[in-house]
Amino acid sequence: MIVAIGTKNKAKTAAIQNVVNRYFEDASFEQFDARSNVSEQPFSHEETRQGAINRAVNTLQMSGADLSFGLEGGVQEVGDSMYCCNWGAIALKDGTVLTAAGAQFLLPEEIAEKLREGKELGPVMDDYTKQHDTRSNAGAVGVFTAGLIDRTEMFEHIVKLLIGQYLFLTK
Ligand SMILES: O=P(O)(O)OP(=O)(O)OP(=O)(O)OC[C@H]1O[C@@H](n2cnc3c(O)ncnc32)[C@H](O)[C@@H]1O
Repeated sequence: MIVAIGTKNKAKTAAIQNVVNRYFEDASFEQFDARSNVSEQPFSHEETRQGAINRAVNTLQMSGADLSFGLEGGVQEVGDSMYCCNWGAIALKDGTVLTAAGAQFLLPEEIAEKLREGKELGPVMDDYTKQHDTRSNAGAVGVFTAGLIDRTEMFEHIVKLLIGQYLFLTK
């Protein structure tokens, strides 16, 4: 089975490959820098979900794959707090799109304020941690959970939900 990955992000790629390899012995991968066609910093569940769908669909169109994955990170205001939210999608050749959401975790107010000013979480996290490319490594989730859950593990849960839905649909 050929699986297309709609990102070059290391943390997302590892999540897809780890989980796909667990459930499909014959998987081979193609990778594309797919467009999400939403804001650089999605600001709601709806926009984040749409970004994941667009990435999956755009990736399938660029590839010769049987199915493709799109994963997207965003933020959502709930009450007086901002949460990082995460969505994923699988696109299939027959036009079917499956979606799933994953972890949501609280962003500290000083981070939330910067996002409300229009900044993107990626560079804000690099400033905060004084590190480079947080989004491809532990991610905001790794930083704000004291390393208990990193971005790969967080996306693995979404990929597992998506593959589970795919197996249910095709059984
Ligand atoms: O290469 P792609 O697949 O685009 O991966 P990305 O991390 O840049 O892009 P996302 O669309 O998933 O995330 C949207 C924005 O939020 C940032 N972001 C999301 N989750 C993050 C996290 O856990 N840690 C750091 N930045 C994050 C990310 O860097 C972007 O600026």
